[in-house]
Amino acid sequence: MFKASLQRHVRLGHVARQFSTAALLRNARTERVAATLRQTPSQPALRRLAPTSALSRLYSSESAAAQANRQGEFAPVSSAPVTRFSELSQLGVNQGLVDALTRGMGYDNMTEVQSMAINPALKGNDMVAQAKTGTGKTLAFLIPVFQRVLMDQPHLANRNAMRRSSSQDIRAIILSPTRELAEQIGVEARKLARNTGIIVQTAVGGTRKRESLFKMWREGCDVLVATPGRLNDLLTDPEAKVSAPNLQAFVLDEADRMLDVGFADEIRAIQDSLPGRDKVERQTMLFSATIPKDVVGLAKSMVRPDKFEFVQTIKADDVATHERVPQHLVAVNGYENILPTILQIADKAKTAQDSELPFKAVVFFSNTASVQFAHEIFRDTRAFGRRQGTEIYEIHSKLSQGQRTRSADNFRAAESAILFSSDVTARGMDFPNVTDVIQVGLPPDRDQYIHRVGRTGRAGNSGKGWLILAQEEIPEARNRLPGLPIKPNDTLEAAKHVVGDTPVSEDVSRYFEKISNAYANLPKSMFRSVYMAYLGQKFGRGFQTEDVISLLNNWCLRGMGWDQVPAVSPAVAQKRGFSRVRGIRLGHDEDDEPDFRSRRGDNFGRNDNYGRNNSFGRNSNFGRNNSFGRNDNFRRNDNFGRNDNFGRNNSFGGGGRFRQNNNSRNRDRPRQVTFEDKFASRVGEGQRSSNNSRPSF
Ligand SMILES: Nc1ncnc2c1ncn2[C@@H]1O[C@H](COP(=O)(O)OP(=O)(O)OP(=O)(O)O)[C@@H](O)[C@H]1O
Repeated sequence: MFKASLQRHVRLGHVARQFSTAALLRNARTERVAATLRQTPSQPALRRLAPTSALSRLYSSESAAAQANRQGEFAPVSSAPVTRFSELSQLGVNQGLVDALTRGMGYDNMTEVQSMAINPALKGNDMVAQAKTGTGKTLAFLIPVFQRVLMDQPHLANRNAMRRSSSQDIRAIILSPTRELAEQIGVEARKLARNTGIIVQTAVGGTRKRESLFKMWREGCDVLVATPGRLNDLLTDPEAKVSAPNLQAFVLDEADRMLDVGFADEIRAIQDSLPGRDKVERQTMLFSATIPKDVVGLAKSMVRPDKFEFVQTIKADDVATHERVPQHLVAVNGYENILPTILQIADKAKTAQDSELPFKAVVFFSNTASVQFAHEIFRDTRAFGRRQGTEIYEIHSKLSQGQRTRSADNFRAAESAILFSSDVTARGMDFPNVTDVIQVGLPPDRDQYIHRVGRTGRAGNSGKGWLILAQEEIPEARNRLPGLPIKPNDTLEAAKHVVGDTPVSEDVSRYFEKISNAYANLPKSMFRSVYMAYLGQKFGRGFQTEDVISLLNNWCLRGMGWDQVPAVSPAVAQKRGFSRVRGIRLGHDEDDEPDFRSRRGDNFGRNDNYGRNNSFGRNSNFGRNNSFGRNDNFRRNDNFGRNDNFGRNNSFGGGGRFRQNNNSRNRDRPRQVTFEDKFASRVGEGQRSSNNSRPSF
């Protein structure tokens, strides 16, 4: 019934918007706007045609997401109490904050999560909120936090507040898992604070502790945005003079990440340093795009059961990614095809006539060595740079914090660029106008895949997701990534080329040649690190050590032209259980690049500016025997050239029947009943159902 009425309203809306967009459609330059409108009912027209209740549903979740404009996802939800930032004044929100939002930041309509979260959070409720990536969760928690600070300290409403803030009386703490994200939230928070006397500080690892302390002592601190390690350090160091005896608000952004084992000890220690909730009533808010079931217990322990809201904009039958971000699975013949395939994606995007925005991509690898390697290879192709119109950057934990910040800032500011990244930017980072997210290899898990894809298609924009996998990795990907709209894409010839065969086109020949030449300029140790990093990854039922060794060995021998594969030390092999795995070479490699190593330090973990002056150790005689068509005898005469039928949509993985209706009884249940109703039974919707469903690739 509801579905039928929804379809009727969509049809009516379609008629209405045909009128309202007719003029736009005549104008080719406004095609982008028109395309958006074609997808999205015009609001006034729908208001006339649709009853309010239907409208509110129509605009929920992904239909709201489709309301693509630069203002956000921005569809008022009529059943929600506030939908525009200007209306916040009526709820008693400080006018300085409202002005900062509407005039300073230029926002008008709230996103769905903002509309649903801000009002209950203003009432002081604890909150767990889940909404898709890029839908404005940051402001959804910042606004209530700031209002709470102002209620508690009304004099801060005045921009020139006379009372000095103190680092020993912090009123709100916001925690983020990564330094870059903490800095980004800090920037957003300062914009919001601009008409008030609220002082926002950031405290992140990797920066000089003393410097940030001096700043905090000098300027004071009302709201602190921090990473857990640094915050814990500050709170437990008596010399730091940082404390929060009157803490009013505590926020965990990317809450599921913050609550997983990696941060558990630090979060516990931080909580121990904060005033007891029986002494100071503080509001706790947890936000994320993903809330897996296994963190529910922990999240529950952090909120007050009697004063708690669960806000959930991802419905039970929704997928957790945006519909406007098509996700392509590119199956490559072997690992040697990966970098040429990325070159082809970049090349195609740069020459595409119809693209609305210049190519701007984040390329994720699951290990740092691969990020460094790919970045170095791409640099060496000389296909990128200012002159070529597309810059390249790298970001990962082996860079100094200064270098990381520079990469992030440069990429943020760039019109067209590629950022080679480890998972340090997977969550929360809001780089504008990212057109493509390319994931190489098996993502660690489904949630990480979702967060990575979420770097594109933000704030109502469109984007593309790419997942590049070797054939052998696909069965495991199906296990890890159920219920996501990933579709096979076999349009990239570079993915299918078999090294040694005649390339199908000059372009393909060019991609492989560029990469092949670049291999020759890199020290072998860089590839050895990649090799070891791949061996250290998480395997699974569908992808085992033998598979990765075979792929790596082929890359090395066939793709790079090495005489033998990297050696694995017997001790390491034994420790990791590889000693008897076929294809492994036990032993030690000669230290063949003394210059390079001495300059870099032997872990080649370039956490410095290790003299990338092109002169390091490039012993040009390895690998580069000019053409990629070498070593015919390594041509895979085995069973893994099967690149033609990977697109067997829907017919595999038959185990899981689509059980998405498991939660349907929860969908229309009135909220605010018991703790369990509000939280445990709802959390994970939009994931739980689809977790059980078949993958689409
Ligand atoms: N109401 C709004 N109207 C227009 N743009 C908005 C609105 N709210 C937020 N934005 C913008 O949308 C972008 C995404 O916001 P934000 O980074 O808060 O998303 P998020 O939901 O926290 O994403 P993630 O899950 O990746 O952390 C930002 O550029 C932000 O400035």
